[in-house]
Amino acid sequence: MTVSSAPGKVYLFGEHAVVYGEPAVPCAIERRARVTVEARDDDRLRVEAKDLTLDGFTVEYSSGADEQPDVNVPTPLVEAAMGYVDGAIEQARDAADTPDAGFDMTVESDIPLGAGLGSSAAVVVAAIDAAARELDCDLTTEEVAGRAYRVEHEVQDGQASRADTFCSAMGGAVRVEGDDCTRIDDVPNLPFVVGYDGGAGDTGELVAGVRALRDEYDFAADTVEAIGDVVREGEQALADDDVPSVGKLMNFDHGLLSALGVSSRSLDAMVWAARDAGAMGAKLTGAGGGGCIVALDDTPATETALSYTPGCEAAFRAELDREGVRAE
Ligand SMILES: Nc1ncnc2c1ncn2[C@@H]1O[C@H](COP(=O)(O)OP(=O)(O)O)[C@@H](O)[C@H]1O
Ligand SMILES: C[C@@](O)(CCOP(=O)(O)O)CC(=O)O
Ligand SMILES: [Mg+2]
Repeated sequence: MTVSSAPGKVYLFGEHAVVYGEPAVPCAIERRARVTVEARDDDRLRVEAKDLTLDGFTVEYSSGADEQPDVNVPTPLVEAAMGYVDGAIEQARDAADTPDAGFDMTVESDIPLGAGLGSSAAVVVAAIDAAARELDCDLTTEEVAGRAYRVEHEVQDGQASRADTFCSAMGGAVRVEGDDCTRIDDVPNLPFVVGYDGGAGDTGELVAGVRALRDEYDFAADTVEAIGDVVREGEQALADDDVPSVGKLMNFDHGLLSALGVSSRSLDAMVWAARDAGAMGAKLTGAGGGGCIVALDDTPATETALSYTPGCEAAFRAELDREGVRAE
């Protein structure tokens, strides 16, 4: 039996624009997905995803060549989950050169699904690491990140950046621009507060929506480039330990993401509640459409204000997690 875990993340800035080659800075947070795998004697795959509940039922499925999941209600949620898990297993089989390896796998996660905290990347990264190690194949962290990116790229219909998967694999704050992925050392203390509306957005759909706007309007393409400018300015603020300026740039980034149509009423309500409470900055994180915002505040005011904000289901502090994927 082999167990690996990998962290979720918040975007300090740069989501969406990173898909088109602009830089982004995601930061791993201390919330993890844990994947347990055990090799089987046959080539079957049995997955228990403890957090994937549909109408109160836990989804449990086996996946083989032509097999559908063992649930009587096929849903896009189950199909997407199969895409991530099957993709991760495929990568581990390929890495270990054992195309017929079968597994029993259990997924447990503290990261809300589809909420912009990178649950998909954390699950894929942890699953590849655990399954490869179960097959006695030791991959470097960079190899795990690269293989996880291929899985996200496929599930998101060919539109994904390396940001989520690299951040989850490496941990800490990272910088991603196209294929160029690096860790940022010496980041100042970033007092993250997360607000969660209990909802989710469909990453593939939201990315496709931004692409369509960008293709239709030059000013939407300019907006994507402007996000890149905000990120470059933000990197300078980070290097200068100027956290108030980081906050101001997060606010600007949220406005640009909102112009691209990926915010929502509840995300905006949480962003304004955080700003009114005195947060240095607040923005949606990840694909948007619903899910989470991230704010910067070293006082308890933002967390308290969010907990009283209609539409905010949970508010919590998130610490930067300097550790990426790890064996448990
Ligand atoms: N605990 C889990 N078990 C199984 N699949 C999961 C789990 N967490 C996330 N996933 C997969 O990741 C998808 C969410 O990914 P995505 O839409 O990219 O949002 P995010 O990465 O922001 O959470 C889920 O719909 C599911 O397919
Ligand atoms: C919108 C995007 O930039 C980030 C998506 O993050 P998440 O899956 O919502 O956590 C897409 C990507 O980078 O692949
Ligand atoms: Mg994701």
